[in-house]
Amino acid sequence: MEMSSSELVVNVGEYEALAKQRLPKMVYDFYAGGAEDQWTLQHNTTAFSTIRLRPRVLVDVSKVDISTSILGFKVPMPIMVAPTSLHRLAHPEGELATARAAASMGTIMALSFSSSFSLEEVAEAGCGVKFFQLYVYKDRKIAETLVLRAEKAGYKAIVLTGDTPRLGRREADIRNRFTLPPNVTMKNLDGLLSVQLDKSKGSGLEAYAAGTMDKSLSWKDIRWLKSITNLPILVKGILTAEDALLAVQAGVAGVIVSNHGARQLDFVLPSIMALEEVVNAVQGKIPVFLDGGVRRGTDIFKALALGAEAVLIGRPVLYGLTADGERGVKNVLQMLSDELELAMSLSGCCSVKDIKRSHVQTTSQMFASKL
Ligand SMILES: Cc1cc2nc3c(=O)[nH]c(=O)nc-3n(C[C@H](O)[C@H](O)[C@H](O)COP(=O)(O)O)c2cc1C
Ligand SMILES: CCCCCCC(=O)C(=O)O
Repeated sequence: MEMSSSELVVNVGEYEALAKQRLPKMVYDFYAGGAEDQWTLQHNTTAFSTIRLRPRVLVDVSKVDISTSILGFKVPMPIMVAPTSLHRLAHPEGELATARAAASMGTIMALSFSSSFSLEEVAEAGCGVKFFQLYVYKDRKIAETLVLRAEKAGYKAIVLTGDTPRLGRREADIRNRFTLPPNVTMKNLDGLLSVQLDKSKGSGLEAYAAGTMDKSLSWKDIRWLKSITNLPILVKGILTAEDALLAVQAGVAGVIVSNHGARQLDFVLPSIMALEEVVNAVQGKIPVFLDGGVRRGTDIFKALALGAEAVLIGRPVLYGLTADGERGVKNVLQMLSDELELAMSLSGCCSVKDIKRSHVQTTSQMFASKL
């Protein structure tokens, strides 16, 4: 009997190599790439390795529970699926397979505005809790329509992406003249807006975003968003204490510390390096989540120790989906949760609440201790 690729991988990083072999170059580069010199892309992952663990020993860890609660929803792991566009580029079942995998693992999927199946199709695909990620286009009616549709289809929160008035300069997409194959589109926009990507001058997606996105979107528009929905709002793309405080003032339900997988502004802080500043600023008034570069259970442990309530996973989900469809995504979530459970056991933590700031040492602490 032939083995599935999920039986061959032992960590989530290994799915990337499989995905690279399988995907057309244009798609792999779109998924993997970051902005400009990709400094932040490189450091999003390596920054985790500058943080050291401070385990406690001789703690009874015969029962370790990694479950938690996200916006009041009980989930078996502090791990969610990040919103990423166009899953059909990875696999014919696209977001339907991702939704089924997240639901079967009992966790939350944030569906991208730019999904390749409609939000209603994805809602029906898996019974798990789902959030809807929102981009705001110049034509505000599009956002209003999609938010109402998301509410009706049972989505439980709106994730407003705040870091994308335009797309970052992703040089691989410019070189490859990124465009969509004929069988893939941004399905939510059917009947609302035509999605024609003009690749004549570089990345078709960048040109399309430049023509459609509302660059005037600002903090005052949280009031507008609240006027059209009662769903909790998470603001995604926070990297500073200043913006974290504005989010608290705007009355949102939480923030996601994120640099959009290093695809927007290069040379911003790796997400994990921005986390503590944001956590300290919000002073527990709203939950703080994190995405960017999370590839190991120990990365999740470090994020929780620095104050995140949960993390979101972007590219590894796309690579698992490419390699093995629903099973691949499920395996990504399974491996990360198994690794987290092991990291907790070996650090003397029986529940996510037991993970404390004192379980990690950052580079600034290392330098301070040498003064
Ligand atoms: C291919 C791709 C597409 C993405 N599409 C979206 C999107 O539609 N909306 C959004 O808010 N973020 C989007 N993101 C950013 C992710 O939500 C997330 O911030 C990032 O992938 C986390 O970093 P990681 O890939 O290192 O886990 C995308 C990221 C990638 C890699
Ligand atoms: C106007 C649609 C833009 C989709 C961009 C998807 C995305 O966020 C990404 O990082 O890529």
